[in-house]
Amino acid sequence: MAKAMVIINPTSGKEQGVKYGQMLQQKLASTYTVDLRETAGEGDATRFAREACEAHYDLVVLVGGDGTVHEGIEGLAEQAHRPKVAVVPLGTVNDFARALNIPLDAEQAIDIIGERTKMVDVGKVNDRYFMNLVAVGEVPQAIGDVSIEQKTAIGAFAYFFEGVKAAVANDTFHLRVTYDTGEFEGETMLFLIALTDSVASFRTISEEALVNDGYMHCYVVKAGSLLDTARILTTLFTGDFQDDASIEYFRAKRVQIEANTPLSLNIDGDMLSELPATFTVLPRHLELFYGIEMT
Ligand SMILES: Nc1ncnc2c1ncn2[C@@H]1O[C@H](COP(=O)(O)OP(=O)(O)OP(=O)(O)O)[C@@H](O)[C@H]1O
Repeated sequence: MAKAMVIINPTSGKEQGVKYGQMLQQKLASTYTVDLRETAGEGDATRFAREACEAHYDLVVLVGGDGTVHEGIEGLAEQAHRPKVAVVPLGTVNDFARALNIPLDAEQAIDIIGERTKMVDVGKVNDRYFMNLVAVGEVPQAIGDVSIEQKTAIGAFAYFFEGVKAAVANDTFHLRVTYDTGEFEGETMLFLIALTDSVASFRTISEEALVNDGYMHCYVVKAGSLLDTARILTTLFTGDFQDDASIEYFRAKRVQIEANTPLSLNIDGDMLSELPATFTVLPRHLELFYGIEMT
């Protein structure tokens, strides 16, 4: 019989993880031998997920908030055997589930396990993995201020707008970006790397290539930009970067950044300050159960 490991953070989601663990056990019992694991603190989800790879499990279900999901991904990425992955979001933010179109309702997220999967890209920055977005600059601190409603409405762009607003008040930095097909060097207010092509996701919402196109989608907001938020909004929605001198857009498989000052990196919501940083993509790296296509 196939083997599933259910990794639960019992403290997330108003401590309902254990209840969902029981639901999962019932649902999966006909197909899998289910191994329920509860985390007791930081690092446990990584360790359990790693163990699932080494013991050739067929499925890992991550039950918890973004922190738990992120720890789980750390354990799975770049292992020789990688089980399929399902996420049952129990956090307050659940960026991961939003970015990958996993139902935000825990019961619905459980329902879809066993249905469709898709291969998703995983990003890597130095020794760490990301699934969604990296923001570089003074701005990342401001990102915590983005409301959940904003995130639901406009996804990754919520970060961008908050970032742009915050950038107005902050110093710029000299950034040097080298990528596979070019380079950028100059005074910058904000640099964003998105694994998902948010622009395309507005234009061709059901296209599956969005999360597994093998590229990072990069946006440099240059210093001295006329920070007309409405204009930048329009630009981003239409994807017309070519016509906007204040935003440089490129896509790349490998990106390296350096700066002349210490900078913060916000990686999927966690802060890190480690430069130079090298970003790569692990294309179609994890097989994920996901929700209905948005149409
Ligand atoms: N039993 C535990 N008690 C306390 N902390 C734990 C326990 N198990 C895991 N953790 C830690 O809690 C961190 C945050 O958990 P997680 O993101 O799942 O939930 P959350 O804080 O409710 O989510 P969100 O931030 O989206 O609201 C994890 O990164 C993990 O290190």
